[in-house]
Amino acid sequence: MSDQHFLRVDNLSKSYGANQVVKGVSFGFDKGEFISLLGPSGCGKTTILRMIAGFETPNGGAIHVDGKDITGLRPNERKLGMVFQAYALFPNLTVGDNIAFGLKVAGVPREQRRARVDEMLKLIGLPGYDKRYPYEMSGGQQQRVALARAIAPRPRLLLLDEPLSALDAKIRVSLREQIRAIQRELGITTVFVTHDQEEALSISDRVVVMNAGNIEQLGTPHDIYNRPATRFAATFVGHLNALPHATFGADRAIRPELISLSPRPDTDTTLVGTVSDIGFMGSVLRLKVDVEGTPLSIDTFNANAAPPQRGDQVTLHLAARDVLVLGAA
Ligand SMILES: Nc1ncnc2c1ncn2[C@@H]1O[C@H](COP(=O)(O)OP(=O)(O)OP(=O)(O)O)[C@@H](O)[C@H]1O
Repeated sequence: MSDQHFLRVDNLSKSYGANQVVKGVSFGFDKGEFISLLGPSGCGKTTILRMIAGFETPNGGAIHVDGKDITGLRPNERKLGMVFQAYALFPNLTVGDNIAFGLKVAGVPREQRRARVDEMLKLIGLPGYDKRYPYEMSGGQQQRVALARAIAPRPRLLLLDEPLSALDAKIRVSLREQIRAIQRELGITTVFVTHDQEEALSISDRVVVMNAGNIEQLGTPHDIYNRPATRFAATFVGHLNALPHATFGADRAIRPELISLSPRPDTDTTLVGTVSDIGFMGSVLRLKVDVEGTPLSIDTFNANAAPPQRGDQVTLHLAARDVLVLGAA
């Protein structure tokens, strides 16, 4: 793997007793990238993040940041910032003192600390909140303070462990956009752990899809969604329809938005089916269509026209280039 990478993980592994939870994982990322580790519960993503942070010791492999091997360093020697899932602010300290905490430990003088706290509060959109206590703030505000506390000492790397999962849906979306905007502004290399594929795809430069301690695919969100490398990546990320064997052969699949209810210039195949259900998702309608015993989901924009009804017969239009071939991998 190239020495140029800012964050490099080589053949990293971790076992708890006989249970190997990270199985020789390698990846490299450039400075300033926003990376997500995405996978189901228990796949090892948090363990990888904790090894990068220095809270867990690998059984094998190495971690390099900015060309230096940090594998043996203690957490406080790694110059990393971390935000956790649960609000980990110190409840007895004001917001200002929380944000200043790492600076104080590093021996930054009081005046500089104060200036940096003000700068951080502006950055997270909470100017003037320094005298508040965590319990006086919403969950989303507390996570912004946790982010400010992590980045105040200017870490080389920002590690985010499911920082949005305790928040409700609307705040979660707004906060992830704010995190991304702040990360871009600072240009700080960031590793974000999530089991939420939409979250990972929407904010990352690149995503590492993990399963059972291995990397299934590493790529841009666009690549992972449109060109899944493995069966697991294809089915874990987004919805996928298995196509009828008789017409398409074995292991052929297609995304719901790539099946059209009207003819397309590139239509190669048409299928006839019966609408069995209609899911209203606001901007999108998800139709369930039964094609000779194979259920297919079809997403179509809610264009305010009369939508198909249950029991309607519909013709589906597919283009061969949109059909995914799922390998054995
Ligand atoms: N300290 C530990 N002792 C024993 N087993 C552990 C320990 N920490 C994690 N594990 C196990 O390692 C596996 C991977 O855990 P990890 O937390 O990395 O998964 P994850 O992908 O982050 O999942 P989640 O989203 O649920 O946190 C799990 O099976 C977990 O039970």
